[in-house]
Amino acid sequence: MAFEGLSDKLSAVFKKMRGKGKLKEADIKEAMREVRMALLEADVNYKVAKEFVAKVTERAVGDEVLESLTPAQQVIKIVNDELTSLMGETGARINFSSKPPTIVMMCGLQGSGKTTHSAKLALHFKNQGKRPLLVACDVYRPAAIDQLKVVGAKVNVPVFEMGQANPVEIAKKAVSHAKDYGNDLVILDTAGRLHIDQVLIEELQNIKAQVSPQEILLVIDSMIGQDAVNVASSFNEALGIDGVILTKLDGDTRGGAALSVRAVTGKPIKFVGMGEKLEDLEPFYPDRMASRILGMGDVLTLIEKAQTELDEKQALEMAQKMKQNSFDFNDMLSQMQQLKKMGPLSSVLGMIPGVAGKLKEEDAEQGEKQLQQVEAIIQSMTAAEREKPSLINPSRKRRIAAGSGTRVEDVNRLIRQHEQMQKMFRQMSGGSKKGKRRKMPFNIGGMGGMPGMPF
Ligand SMILES: Nc1nc2c(ncn2[C@@H]2O[C@H](COP(=O)(O)OP(=O)(O)OP(=O)(O)O)[C@@H](O)[C@H]2O)c(=O)[nH]1
Repeated sequence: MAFEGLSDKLSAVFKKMRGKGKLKEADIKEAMREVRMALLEADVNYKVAKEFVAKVTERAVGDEVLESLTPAQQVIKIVNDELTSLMGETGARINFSSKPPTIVMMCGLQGSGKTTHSAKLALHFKNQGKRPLLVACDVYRPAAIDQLKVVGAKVNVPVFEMGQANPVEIAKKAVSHAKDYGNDLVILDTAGRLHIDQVLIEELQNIKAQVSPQEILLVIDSMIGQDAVNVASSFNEALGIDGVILTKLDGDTRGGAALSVRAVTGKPIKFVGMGEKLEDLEPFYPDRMASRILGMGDVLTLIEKAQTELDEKQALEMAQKMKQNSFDFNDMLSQMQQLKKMGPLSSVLGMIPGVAGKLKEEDAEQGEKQLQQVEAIIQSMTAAEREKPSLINPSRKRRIAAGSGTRVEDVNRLIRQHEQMQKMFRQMSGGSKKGKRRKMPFNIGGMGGMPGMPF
C-alpha cells in the first residue's frame, strides 16, 4: 500500500512523543527532524518537506501546545492539518461547462495510465448520469486505439476514432460528433511519450487551441517518485493544466508525489487511481488522505464505496436471511463477491480506523488468499450442498477438497465457520443472553473478525 513506510515512521515518531508526556521545545524539534526524514524517504520534494516541517514546528512550539494536557495529540492534529493543507484543503472537482459538451483532455507520459483512466473517468461520470464519449487521439501506437476500444466496451461508453489521422482533426471531429449525438462529456485520450518532448507538447498545444478543453488533466504514475514533480511542472508550464490524476496509488509507491504535486505546481490532485480495474478510481480528498497517511483510516470513503458498489436490495435480502437463519453457502459466496467489488482487501481494510497503519501487506495478501480459497471451496460444492450444508459427509468433503485444490481440513474449517455464523445470527436475531457484541468468526490474515462484515 502507498504510504506504508511513511505511516509507519510517523507513527513511531508520535509514539515516542506520546511516551514522554510533557513536551519541551527540544522534543518537538527532534520529532520534526524525524518527520522531515520520513517525508524525504517517502519521496516528498525536499523543499516541500522543509517548508512543511517549518510550519508544523512554528505552530507546535507555542505555549498552547506545550502547556496543554495532551501535547502529543495536539502535535498530531497540527501535522494532520498541515498535511491536508499541503494537498489542497478541499477536494477539487471537474469544471463542467454550462454549454455541453464538456471537454476533458487527458495528457501524460507513456504508461502513466491515461487510457485506463480515460475509461475510469467515463465510467465515474456515466454513473452520475453523464453521457461520455471517449476519443482515440493517440494515433502513434496502433494498439492504443484498440486498447481504448476494449476499455470503452467494458464500461459501455462509445469510442470515437479515425485510425491514424491527425489528432487535432480527430479531436475537432469528435466534439462535433458529440454535439450531434448528445454526448455531454468528451474525454480525449492523447498520445504519451517516454519523456516530455517538443513534438508531443506542440501537438497537445494544438489540440488545446482548437477545441478549448474545460479541463486538462495530467495523469501521473505515483510510482515515478520524485520525478512526478518535474513532470507536473513541465506539463503545467507548457499547457496550463487544471488538475492531476495520480495513478497506481494502490501499489507500493512511497507516495511522495501526492504530497508534493499541489505544493509545487499549485494544481490540485482531482482523482486517484487505486487499482487496475475500471471501478478503481476515487475522487481525491486531501483531509481523508492525510487521515490515511496518519493511520487514522478513512471511514467516509469506505461508506461511499459501500453505497456505490454494494447492491442495497441484495444487502436487505441478506439481512433477512440472516434473521431467518437461512444463510447458506450461496449467500456466503454472494457476500464475498460484493466485498470484492469494493476493491483490493488491503485498500478496503486500510480505510478502517485502527486497522489502518497496523495492516501489513502480508496480512492483506493472506486474507485475499483465504477469500479465494473459500470461494473455490464453495464453487466446488453442488447446488444441493450449498443450500443444505448438512449433506456434506466425509466423502463429499474429499470430493470438494479435490475439486477446489484444498485440503479436507480447509473444507471442515469453512463448514465450521458457517455453523458459527449460523449460531451467531441466531443469537443476534434472538438476542444474545449476555448481550455482548460478538466478533465475526472469520479471521482475515490473522486480524480477527471484523464487526459488521461476515468475512
Ligand atoms: N495497479 C494499478 N495499475 C494501473 C492503474 N492505472 C493504470 N494501471 C496499469 O498501468 C498500465 C498502463 O496503463 P495505460 O492506461 O495503458 O497507460 P497509458 O498512459 O495510456 O499508456 P500509453 O498508451 O502507452 O501512453 C496498464 O497495465 C494498466 O492496467 C492503477 O491505478 N493501479
